[in-house]
Amino acid sequence: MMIPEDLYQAATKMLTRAYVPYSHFPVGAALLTKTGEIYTGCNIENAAYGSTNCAERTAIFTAVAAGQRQFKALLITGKTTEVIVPCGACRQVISEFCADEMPVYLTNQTGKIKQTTVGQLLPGAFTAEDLTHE
Ligand SMILES: O=c1ccn([C@H]2C[C@H](O)[C@@H](CO)O2)c(=O)[nH]1
Ligand SMILES: [Zn+2]
Repeated sequence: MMIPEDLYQAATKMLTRAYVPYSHFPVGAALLTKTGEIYTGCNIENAAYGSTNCAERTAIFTAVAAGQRQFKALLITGKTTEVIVPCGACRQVISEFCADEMPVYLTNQTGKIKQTTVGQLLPGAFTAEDLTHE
């Protein structure tokens, strides 16, 4: 399967920036905007483990903080045996900013690739439309 090579290279570079003194499990992510820019992220851990930020959320938050809201594709990579998969918190954040149909490429560093979509990663996501109340 073909993946966007520029996204793969950008996410792979992030593996060297990951701050992972606790898990020793680097993850990299690259997010493509509809206008063609790439925003990247790595996981950033914390001595208070729960304060860790995952690579995907770092990429999304960096892009949003830079004024970007329109996204076209996301790629995640890790040094895993199988492809890396996003955690629940990341699936929720991805759903906030990316359309259900948007492609997400799950990869590793040995050439395994799985193409999925935002909607497949979190079917029935809680969204702004669910925030109505009486
Ligand atoms: O898709 C994923 C899965 C895990 N992690 C991070 C969180 C933590 O730093 C380490 C181990 O869970 O990997 C990510 O960044 N993205
Ligand atoms: Zn996560």
